[in-house]
Amino acid sequence: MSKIAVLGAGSWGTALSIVLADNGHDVRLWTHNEVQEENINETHKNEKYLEIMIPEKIIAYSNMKEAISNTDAIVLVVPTKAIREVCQELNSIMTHKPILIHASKGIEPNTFKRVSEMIAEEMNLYSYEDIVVLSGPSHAEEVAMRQPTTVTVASLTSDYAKHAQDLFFNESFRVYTSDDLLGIELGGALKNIIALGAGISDGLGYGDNAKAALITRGLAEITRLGTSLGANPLSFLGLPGVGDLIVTCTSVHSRNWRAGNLLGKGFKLNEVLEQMEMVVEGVRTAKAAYKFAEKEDVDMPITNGIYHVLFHDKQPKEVVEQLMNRTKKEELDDIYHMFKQE
Ligand SMILES: NC(=O)C1=CN([C@@H]2O[C@H](COP(=O)(O)OP(=O)(O)OC[C@H]3O[C@@H](n4cnc5c(N)ncnc54)[C@H](OP(=O)(O)O)[C@@H]3O)[C@@H](O)[C@H]2O)C=CC1
Ligand SMILES: O=C(CO)COP(=O)(O)O
Repeated sequence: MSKIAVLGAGSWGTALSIVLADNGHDVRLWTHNEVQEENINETHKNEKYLEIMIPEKIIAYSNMKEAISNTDAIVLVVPTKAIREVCQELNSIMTHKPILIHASKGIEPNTFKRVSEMIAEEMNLYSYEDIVVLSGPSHAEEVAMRQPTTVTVASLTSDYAKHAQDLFFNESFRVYTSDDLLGIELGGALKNIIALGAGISDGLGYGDNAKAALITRGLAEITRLGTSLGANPLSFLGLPGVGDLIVTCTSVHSRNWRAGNLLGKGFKLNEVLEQMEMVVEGVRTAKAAYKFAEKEDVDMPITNGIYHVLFHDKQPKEVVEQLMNRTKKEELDDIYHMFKQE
C-alpha cells in the first residue's frame, strides 16, 4: 500500500481521498486552512464540501512538508487558478520524486497553458512527460458515495498512467488509461464552458432539444480546437470528452451547470459567483478558450457566445438567436475531416 498526499481539500480532493483510502492507502489530505484541518481530524467530515463521513484513516494536514514526507504519490486537486501557487510551495520543499497526478480541469487565461504545462513549469523535479491527469464524468458527491464511476488517467509515460490506474482502480471506480494527455486535459477543461451554456439554456426555460444541441455542437467545437492543437479526435468521444459533457451538462451537482442556470435566470456573474461558494472553472476557462480559439483561428461559436454573456453583459437570448441564425452549414463537414486525420 502507498503513502499518498492529496493536495486540495475541496469536494474533489476529499472524494478522491476516499477512493484511495478505500483501496487501503495511507492518505494525507492537505488543506491551506488550519481550522479545516482540525475539523476534519476531529469530526471525520468535510462539511462545507461533502455531506458524507470520511474514513478515519484519512488524516488532514495544513503543513505541506509533513503531508508530503515519504510519499509514493502526490495528487494535486486545487482550482486551476491556485495550481502555480501550490506548485511553487511544493517545489520549494520537494526532496524526492513521487508520481504526480493532477485532477483539476481548466486552462490558464493569457498563457493558454493546461494544468500539466503549469506544473512542469513550476516544478524543478518534474517534466511534462512525468505528469498524469485524471479526468472523466465524476461528480465528487457520487464518488464519495461509492456510486459506479469511470475515469481516464493519461500521461505521455504509459508506466505512470498504469501506476495511477492501479492506485485508484476499485469495484466502484473504474479507471482507463490513455496516452493523449493533451486531449484528456482539453476535454475536461472545455466541457465546463458548455455546461455553463446548458445551465443558461435551462435557466432560460429551453428544453431538452436545446440541451442536446449544445452538447453535440459543443463537442464539435471542443474537438475542433483540440485537433487543431494536436489531440486525438477520438479522445473527445471518450469519458473525458462526451462522457464529461453529458454528466456536467445534465446534473444538478455541476457547479458550472448551476452557475449557468442562475445566469439564464437573469443574475449577474458577480452575484452568481458569490452564491456558489465553490469553484466554477468554466468562467475562467471561457476567457482562455475564447482568446485561444481566436489565436488559433478556430471557430467556436458557443464558447464565443458564452464568453460575451460572462464578460460583456450580452443577453443570453440574444446569443441563442445569433447561434440559431448563423450561416447555413453541412453538419459533418469539418468533423469528417478531423476524423480523417491520422
Ligand atoms: N467537484 C467535482 O466533482 C470535480 C472537480 N474537479 C476539478 O477539481 C478541481 C478542484 O475542484 P473542487 O475540489 O471541486 O473545488 P472546491 O471549490 O470544492 O474546493 C476547492 C479547494 O481548493 C482550495 N483552495 C483554493 N485556493 C487554494 C490555494 N491557493 N491553495 C490551497 N488550496 C486552495 C479551497 O480552499 P478553501 O476552502 O479555503 O476555499 C478548497 O479546499 C477543479 O479544477 C475542478 O474542476 C474535477 C472533477 C470533479
Ligand atoms: O468535472 C466535474 C464532473 O466530472 C465537475 O463539474 P463541476 O465543476 O461543474 O461541478
